[in-house]
Amino acid sequence: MARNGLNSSSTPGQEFTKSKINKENLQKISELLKYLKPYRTKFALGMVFLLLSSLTGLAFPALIKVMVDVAQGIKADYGMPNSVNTIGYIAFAILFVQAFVSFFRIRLFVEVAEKALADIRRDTYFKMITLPMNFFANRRVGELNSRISADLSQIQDTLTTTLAEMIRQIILLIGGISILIVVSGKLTLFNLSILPVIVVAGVFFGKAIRKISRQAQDKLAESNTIVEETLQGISNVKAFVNEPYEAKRYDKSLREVVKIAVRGSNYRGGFASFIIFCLFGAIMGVIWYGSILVQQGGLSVGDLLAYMLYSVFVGAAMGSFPELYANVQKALGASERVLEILKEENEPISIHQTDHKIKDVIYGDLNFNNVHFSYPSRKDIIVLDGVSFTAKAGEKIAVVGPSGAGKSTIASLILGFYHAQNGEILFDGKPFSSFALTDIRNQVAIVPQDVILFGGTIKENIAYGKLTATDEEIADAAKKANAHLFITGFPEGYETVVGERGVKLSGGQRQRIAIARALLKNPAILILDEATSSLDSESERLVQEALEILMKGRTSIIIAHRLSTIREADQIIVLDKGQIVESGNHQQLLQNQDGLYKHLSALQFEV
Ligand SMILES: Nc1ncnc2c1ncn2[C@@H]1O[C@H](COP(=O)(O)OP(=O)(O)OP(=O)(O)O)[C@@H](O)[C@H]1O
Repeated sequence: MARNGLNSSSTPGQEFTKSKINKENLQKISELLKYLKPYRTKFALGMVFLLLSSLTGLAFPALIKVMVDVAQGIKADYGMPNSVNTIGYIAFAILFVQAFVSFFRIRLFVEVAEKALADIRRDTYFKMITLPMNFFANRRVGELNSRISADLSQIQDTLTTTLAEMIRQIILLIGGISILIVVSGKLTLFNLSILPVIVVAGVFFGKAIRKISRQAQDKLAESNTIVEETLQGISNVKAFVNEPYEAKRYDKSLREVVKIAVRGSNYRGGFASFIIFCLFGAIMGVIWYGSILVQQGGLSVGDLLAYMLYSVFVGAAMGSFPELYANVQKALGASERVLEILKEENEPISIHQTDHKIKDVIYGDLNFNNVHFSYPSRKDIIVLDGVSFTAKAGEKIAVVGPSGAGKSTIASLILGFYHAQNGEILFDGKPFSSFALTDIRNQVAIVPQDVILFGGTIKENIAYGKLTATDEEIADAAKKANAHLFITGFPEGYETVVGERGVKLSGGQRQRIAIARALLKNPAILILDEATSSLDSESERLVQEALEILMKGRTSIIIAHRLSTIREADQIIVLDKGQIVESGNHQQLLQNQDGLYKHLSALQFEV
């Protein structure tokens, strides 16, 4: 990164894949430039300041030349004053202007980039959370997270610093070379004759260094994966006392990183010594040849000094290009990945809360009509194979069956996380597609197996079911969910912070929070994904009581793992390998001696 620390991005150690700078890729990135549009006036002003600061920078060596010449009694040319003091004052005045415009240039660029990036971040985040479930099934959270953080920070760096730096250096390069030619054509010709050697060597070493550093990066990423995996599964590592195994694995991976990096250092070292030799050689050569020209009277001392300073400008500009170029390449790669997300097709969900008002009320009749379904990521495996059932408003339907039978998939289809390839799902006799997706999700609630609470207070977590709920409504829901007592048992009550950094709640407590959440939502259709891990009997009683209250007056689909809890269900559907193999109430199903239900009941000893 050319210059870090100007903005909020901080991505030390983050490595990026680069993209070639070509027309196609530049066109792609230009799609992101539309985010600069609202701030174009400030951006343009920043550009003007950038031009001014670069041009004023170019004026200094010229002033120094005149100053030195005048001091030696040589008459100033180009209408410049003949007094050292006046030239000094002018130099300071220009310096002041440069400092002034530099401040505004940086201030404006950072403001524009921060604002534009916040807009892109907002859009990317919103896009991400409205993408269909299938998108998430195929990607790791860490990868998506790094798009919002690292990729966008890379783009931000490019917009705030790299771009400006590039323009500045181009001005210094072109301006510098033009002035060099004017000051001394002979010296410039001499200088330019050694340039091709440096360029050829640069290309050769550059390629080799890039290749090796890419290998080192890959290896480093591999070793980072080991750290990530180990820390994520730290309880497994400890339980199996596999610390030495993990340490050895990491050590081996690190050794490889070092091996490659050391190999790379040969090229780096070689390149550095070559450049040092060429650079100082060139400077020496110029002073040598320049001194001869001064001796012969073809050049003044001021000219030689100015020439040296402009050479430094030009050299520095040239030297900065590879890094700037690499940064632009990284930003292109990052833009591509961000654009990929922005171009994905999202679900028809609005970002505005006001658009989420229920338009079509669902009363609770639910029909699965010959539903066939495979997950888009595994099209060859049929998960639901002609599932049909009817739940009348207010009925309790239990879905049972062995693991992997497709029970949770039924829940996902009701919520519209995925869509059936064949057959229909009907609400109140009307097809799924005739309802807005938000209407369906607003009127269906799920109490999942594993309840994840957000970092925040208990109150906020319950209110997730109805963002506008009053404190009374929240407490009322918590009471019905048998959660009020344990919540008020905490010193901070409803303001107790839970989630990653807060109080850890037990499985049963979390479930009761989820029930309170669902009660607030007041859905027509309720999906209960029963927890597989059994709660202790007191906790289970509290949860069960709360669930009974929650289910009252709603269509309930209970994905049951413990058959003891579904004896009262109006209908039990027995699912096996995506097909309904039996259905009926508890008593009816027990009659079928060879049936799967009877078999499952026998296995659980409870019935
Ligand atoms: N997102 C997904 N992508 C691809 N396949 C999936 C996905 N989710 C589930 N499956 C597969 O679909 C099948 C049915 O899964 P489902 O979760 O519906 O079963 P289940 O009956 O609820 O099982 P369990 O009782 O273990 O929760 C399984 O073979 C599973 O591997």
